[in-house]
Amino acid sequence: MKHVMNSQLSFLNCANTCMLLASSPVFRRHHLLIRSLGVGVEGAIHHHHHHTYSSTNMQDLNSVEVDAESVIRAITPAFDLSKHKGQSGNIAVIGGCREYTGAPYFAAISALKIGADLSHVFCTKDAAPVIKSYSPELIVHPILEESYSVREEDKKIISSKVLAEVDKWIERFDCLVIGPGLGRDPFLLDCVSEIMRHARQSNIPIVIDGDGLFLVTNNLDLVSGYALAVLTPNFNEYKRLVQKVLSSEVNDQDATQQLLSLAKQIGGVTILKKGKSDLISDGETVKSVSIYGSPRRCGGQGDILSGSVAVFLSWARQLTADPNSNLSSKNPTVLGCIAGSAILRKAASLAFSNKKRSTVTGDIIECLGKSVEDVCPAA
Ligand SMILES: NC(=O)C1=CN([C@@H]2O[C@H](COP(=O)(O)OP(=O)(O)OC[C@H]3O[C@@H](n4cnc5c(N)ncnc54)[C@H](O)[C@@H]3O)[C@@H](O)[C@H]2O)[C@@H](O)CC1
Ligand SMILES: Nc1ncnc2c1ncn2[C@@H]1O[C@H](COP(=O)(O)OP(=O)(O)OP(=O)(O)O)[C@@H](O)[C@H]1O
Ligand SMILES: [Mg+2]
Repeated sequence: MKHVMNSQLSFLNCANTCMLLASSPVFRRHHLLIRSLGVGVEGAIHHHHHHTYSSTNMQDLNSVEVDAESVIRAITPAFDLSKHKGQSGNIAVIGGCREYTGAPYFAAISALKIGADLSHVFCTKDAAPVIKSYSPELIVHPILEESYSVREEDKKIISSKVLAEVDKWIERFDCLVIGPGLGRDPFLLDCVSEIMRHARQSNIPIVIDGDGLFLVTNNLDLVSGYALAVLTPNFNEYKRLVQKVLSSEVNDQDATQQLLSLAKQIGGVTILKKGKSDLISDGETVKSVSIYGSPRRCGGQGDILSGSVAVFLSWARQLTADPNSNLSSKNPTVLGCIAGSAILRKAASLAFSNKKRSTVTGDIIECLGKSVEDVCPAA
């Protein structure tokens, strides 16, 4: 993606642009991309000036509703025949245990349906055949272990084996999603802590969700100071984070300020606080996504979100890593959260209009493609 951007960028700048190409879809898409990069993200961040402080305004004081659709158009890569498999994203979900097998599937399949080329799941031996049975699209590695299947004297050797297995793959991934359906087994979580340390050493972005947040809330050093860590807490998980980090209770009156302090206190991480509006902060600013989603609160929607954020974060990072790009000053983790939140909410809204009260996560996953297409049509 990067080299394509450079060559096309220089091509775009040359005076004698061949008009013949101007009609080509790739060129048109690229022209749109350049325009949206220029105006899109800057212009997309509208600042709300609150003149009257009613209770609701107080709640989102200083939070900035972003034009999420412009962000999506700016970071979604154009189709390009010169790309090979894997270049549009290679994601790995670390989760799935005896108790939960749905969550890792939801996160991993959502990454593919948003547009990643490859999606892996690292789970326990018990969970693997179950997740494999859901879909041949996913590459499922049965390598994690829970305490009940490991003898005390074997724990050391097993955990180093688990780590060696994951290390074989980890460098290939553009982003990890740690936590969907992970469960809370102490031995399993110790192995996952080591995996996180290795990922961090290799500068691989990590989206932490579900029981991954349970782990991180009790071991904040795993993420503090790591700018490529994204936490996606739901109502319960956010409450526990605030209690642990700020030694206080969730304050709805000033949600924006509290989120800013939480992200600052942990240090450098990006937090996506899920709720009626999704609030996003990297400790510098706070953005909000309030696109109407659905009133249905079925389990699994947060798993879709974590997989989607992973893909958009990887795409945004390809752009922000490019000094010529207008996005180089933007935090790719924040852009990824904005895009992931907006697409999930649009898909949930589409699914709810079809299925109403019976809407389940699978219905929302089936709407992901249309949600992306509505915002950013494939060339
Ligand atoms: N179909 C599936 O397989 C699904 C699996 N899921 C997985 O289920 C697991 C739990 O997710 P939930 O959204 O239910 O988790 P929550 O944290 O929302 O709640 C789980 C329950 O455990 C309690 N709890 C959680 N952390 C605690 C702590 N540190 N101390 C005391 N009590 C605590 C909560 O109060 C709640 O009663 C996650 O790994 C998640 O990914 C969910 O994503 C839903 C779908
Ligand atoms: N009260 C709400 N109103 C509108 N949308 C909401 C509301 N709460 C959450 N959402 C949306 O639903 C998405 C999932 O949030 P939720 O709190 O269900 O995550 P979760 O509990 O982690 O889900 P999961 O069951 O997958 O673990 C959020 O990204 C948000 O956009
Ligand atoms: Mg969750």
